[in-house]
Amino acid sequence: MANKAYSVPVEKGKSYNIDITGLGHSGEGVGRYQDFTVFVPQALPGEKVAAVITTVKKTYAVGRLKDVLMPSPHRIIPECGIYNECGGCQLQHLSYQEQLNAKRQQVVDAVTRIGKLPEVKVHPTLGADNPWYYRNKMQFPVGHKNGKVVVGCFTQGSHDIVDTDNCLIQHQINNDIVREVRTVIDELGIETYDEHTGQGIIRHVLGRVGTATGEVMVVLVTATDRLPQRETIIERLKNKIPNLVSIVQNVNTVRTNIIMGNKTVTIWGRDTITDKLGEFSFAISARSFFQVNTTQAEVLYNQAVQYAGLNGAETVIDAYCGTGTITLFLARKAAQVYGIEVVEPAILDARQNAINNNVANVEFIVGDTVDVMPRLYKQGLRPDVIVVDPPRAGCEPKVLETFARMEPKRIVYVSCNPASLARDLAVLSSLGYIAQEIQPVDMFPQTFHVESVAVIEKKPQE
Ligand SMILES: C[S@@+](CC[C@H](N)C(=O)[O-])C[C@H]1O[C@@H](n2cnc3c(N)ncnc32)[C@H](O)[C@@H]1O
Repeated sequence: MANKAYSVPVEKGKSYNIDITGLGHSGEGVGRYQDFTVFVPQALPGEKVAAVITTVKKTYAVGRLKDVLMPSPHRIIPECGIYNECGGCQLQHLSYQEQLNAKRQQVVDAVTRIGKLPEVKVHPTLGADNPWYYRNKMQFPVGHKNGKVVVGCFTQGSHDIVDTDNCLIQHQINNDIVREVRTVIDELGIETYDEHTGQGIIRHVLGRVGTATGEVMVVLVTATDRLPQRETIIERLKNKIPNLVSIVQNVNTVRTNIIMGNKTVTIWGRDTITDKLGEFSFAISARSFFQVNTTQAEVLYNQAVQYAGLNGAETVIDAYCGTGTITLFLARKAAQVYGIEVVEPAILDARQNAINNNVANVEFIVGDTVDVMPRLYKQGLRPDVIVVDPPRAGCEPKVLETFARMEPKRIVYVSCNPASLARDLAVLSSLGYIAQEIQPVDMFPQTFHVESVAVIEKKPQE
């Protein structure tokens, strides 16, 4: 029987016909059944679908797609053979052009509903020329299933590993790494980690590829300091992975979903690989943030620099700078750029990157932006432009307040989360900084992730 207490019109286990009206922020179809919201993964706007209810909450339900009764004209057959099991991609069943339209719409919805800023212009999403095999970084869990070693993505919303041989959004070298690591672990009989018991050794395998240089790094994340048959593993990987320049062991002893632990040891070769973005080359270590889609990162950074509107005389802050990628792009057009980043190894990479690229007008500061910004303010730093590229959670209010107190003429906000971007644009608006326009850039084809860059100007004094 339907749940009367909350007037929920659907019941777990039963099938309902639902009209899908939009896409949710995880790429799932959003529809209504008798005015009650039902989320149906893999359903598309404009479709009528039959869905079996799997979860019922007070204000919404989730359904499993059983049948598409009236398909969208934009529905296509997914390329990947394990698409229905794997949780890595969410939009392969939608044509690429419509993925781009949907991502723009997500930004529009966020700035309108969350930011209450409907007047901000959102441009069409800049799509990728090749929306496949783009990921320069792979990080897959390792486990055992039915007596076999498995390496691959988790299924959507679970910790069940789908054994993956040829991920269509990974660089092919990363697929080679997966196959080789799986074979080596299997043949040498090395224990894989079991997150239920906390026992075992190999937790994750990571691959990083310099898409312009071809250089490759393999990282084995282990639950113990000990890596059995270490030398044999090294020999096997060296012989099988072309252009391998670095093998790293990262030790994560904590029972957590966070992939990397605090101890990182290079067990063969170099500590970093090199990749190129535009005219710059970047050293990337195992734990440093580096955009996973190199080609589209260049599009994003060029857009950020264009929005910064520099003429060569400005002082700029690049907050949340990672390995200093945007910082170097900005330095070409500014007098002085300060990069702020909390991960120390990333800052060490950033300093080296500046030296390697002969860029002298940059300074990198290690620390939490929430502490560093007020300190720079007290020291009298008044940048002309602030560029900010925070993690998914966005910026703390104190950070935004300090931006406003510094009175830059412009703020450029790079964001991987339209919801936190919209919230922060609203805060900035209350501080006298008005968002002018937003350019979404598709960094993550086939997935629901949306990246965008916004330009925000100081309101003229009345
Ligand atoms: C989205 S990444 C951007 C990195 C860089 N702009 C790029 O494009 O390569 C966000 C960065 O912020 C850093 N970060 C996270 N929280 C931080 C904080 N509270 N203060 C400073 N940096 C932080 C992360 O380590 C990461 O390098």
